[in-house]
Amino acid sequence: MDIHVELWKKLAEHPDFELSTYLNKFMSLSSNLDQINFVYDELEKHSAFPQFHKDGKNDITSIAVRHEGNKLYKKNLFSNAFNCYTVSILAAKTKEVLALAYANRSAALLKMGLYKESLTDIGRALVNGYPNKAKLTARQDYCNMFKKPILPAYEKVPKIRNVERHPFIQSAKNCVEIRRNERFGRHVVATRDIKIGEVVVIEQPFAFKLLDQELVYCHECLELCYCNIPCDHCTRSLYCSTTCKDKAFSDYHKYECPLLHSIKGIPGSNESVLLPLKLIFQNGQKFFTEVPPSPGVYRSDRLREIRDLQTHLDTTDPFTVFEKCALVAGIVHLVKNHSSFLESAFSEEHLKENLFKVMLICELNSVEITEFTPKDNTDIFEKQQIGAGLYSFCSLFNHSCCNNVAKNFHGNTIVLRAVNSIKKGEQCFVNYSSNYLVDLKPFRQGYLTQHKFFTCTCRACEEDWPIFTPIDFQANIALHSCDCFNLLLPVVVITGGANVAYVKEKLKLFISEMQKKEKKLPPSRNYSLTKYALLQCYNVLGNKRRV
Ligand SMILES: C[S@@+](CC[C@H](N)C(=O)[O-])C[C@H]1O[C@@H](n2cnc3c(N)ncnc32)[C@H](O)[C@@H]1O
Repeated sequence: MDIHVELWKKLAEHPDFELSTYLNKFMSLSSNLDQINFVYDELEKHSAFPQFHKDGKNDITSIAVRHEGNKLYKKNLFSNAFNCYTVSILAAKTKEVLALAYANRSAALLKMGLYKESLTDIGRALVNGYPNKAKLTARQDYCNMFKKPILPAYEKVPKIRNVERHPFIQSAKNCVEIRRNERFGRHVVATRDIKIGEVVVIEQPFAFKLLDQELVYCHECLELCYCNIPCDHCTRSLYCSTTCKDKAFSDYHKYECPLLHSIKGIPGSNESVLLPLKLIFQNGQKFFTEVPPSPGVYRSDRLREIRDLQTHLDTTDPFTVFEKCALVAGIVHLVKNHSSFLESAFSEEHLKENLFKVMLICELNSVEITEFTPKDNTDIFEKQQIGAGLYSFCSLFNHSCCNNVAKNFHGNTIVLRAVNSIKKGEQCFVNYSSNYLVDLKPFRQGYLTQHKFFTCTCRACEEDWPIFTPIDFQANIALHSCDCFNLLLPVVVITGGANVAYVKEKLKLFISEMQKKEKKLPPSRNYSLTKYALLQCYNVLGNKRRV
């Protein structure tokens, strides 16, 4: 249950309790720190702090989950079995049980056609003393027969050539600039005409966090990896190598490791808590000291830009401020009592103030890191969130439901490309949540008002452009009724296999078709169809599961 709700429940047991009077008293406090301290004291007085749940390796859990995996394996559900075996690896306490979990995962990997990964796990099972060596040697021989070079799961990250680099904006091409006005705040504007398909930004995250339950990406470098190794202490973090595991531990994981198990029970904690906390743990003392004035350059690898990102604290309602303060107080209580972070030079007050600010920054600016993934074991692919990141320059792009720039991820690198022609002087817009092609206006507007605190006035909203669903799109293909049927054939391939080579070959054709169709706005059915297909193409080139 939410921390503030737990507290209100306890307060409401008193017959004289009146929520509005209580909130007025809370809002009359002069600073956010005073407000957090007030809620902290209240949580203490009413024993409403979130519970601490000790995490730890446990062989019984590991064995039970492995058995679950075995049942799925027998039903030929190999990727589901793979998930269970990975959880079993995370939970194993002794070498013997770990060896069994690795051995079983190697069998699932073999069935999934991931022979190289299977060999890696076989090696680990043997090193940890797997009893039936002959069985694993036979599996090894089989894998060696099929082993082939691993194809990357996504297209290489494109590059911005040095001559095209922006002189002042670290991650941008020299075709945009940052402007500011009353209506849009800071925003990004084209300084020359930009063509469809042109890369505008390539940016590394200042910080990112994978979703807690993510099993096939490295939690440190976000590379796709089907033979991850577990953290030595907790049951939540996986790494592609010991190098990544050790780096994560020394940089920040040593502080978050004992807390992850307890924090996962707090609603919405993945982005609202884990990303801000990692940002603070990772930057340590730097976070609490003042930064020198900017030398006029907009950097992606500097804390200053992150600290200057927008928040909407001034327009946030008292309920939400109280909710955030309760969350901060609850998390600080866990950090204080169960992590070594405050044992160094950091004061509790600093942590409270900064966690509050960073939570607000993340809420407004963090970007969902996505991959293109097969839906429910079919070969229809769809975009799915795998984590969240903070990208300081990308955060300056405003939203449109008919965005002219689209984002994609290659590992944790974000790539922004033009998906419409953009004229010199025009604003570049990304899409924060959903676009007019797939979501209805009330849904889009509801999300933006509630979470991003503005009303969208893009053309799609103002002119109420009709929604265009992938189902329509498939029906179109089935009927062979649209004039660009041949052009859309690649999309059949996209939905049935996400073929990188095919998409790359057809991309030019798509772009030229889009150029023709965008001249005829307001959009026709074929315009929407082509734009949808173009967005799907770029999805195919970004993060994608291999199986
Ligand atoms: C991630 S920030 C974008 C950068 C921001 N404009 C700034 O000044 O830092 C998101 C905020 O920008 C503003 N915003 C984004 N898109 C907008 C739009 N289409 N119209 C008006 N305001 C917008 C809203 O205030 C929103 O909460």
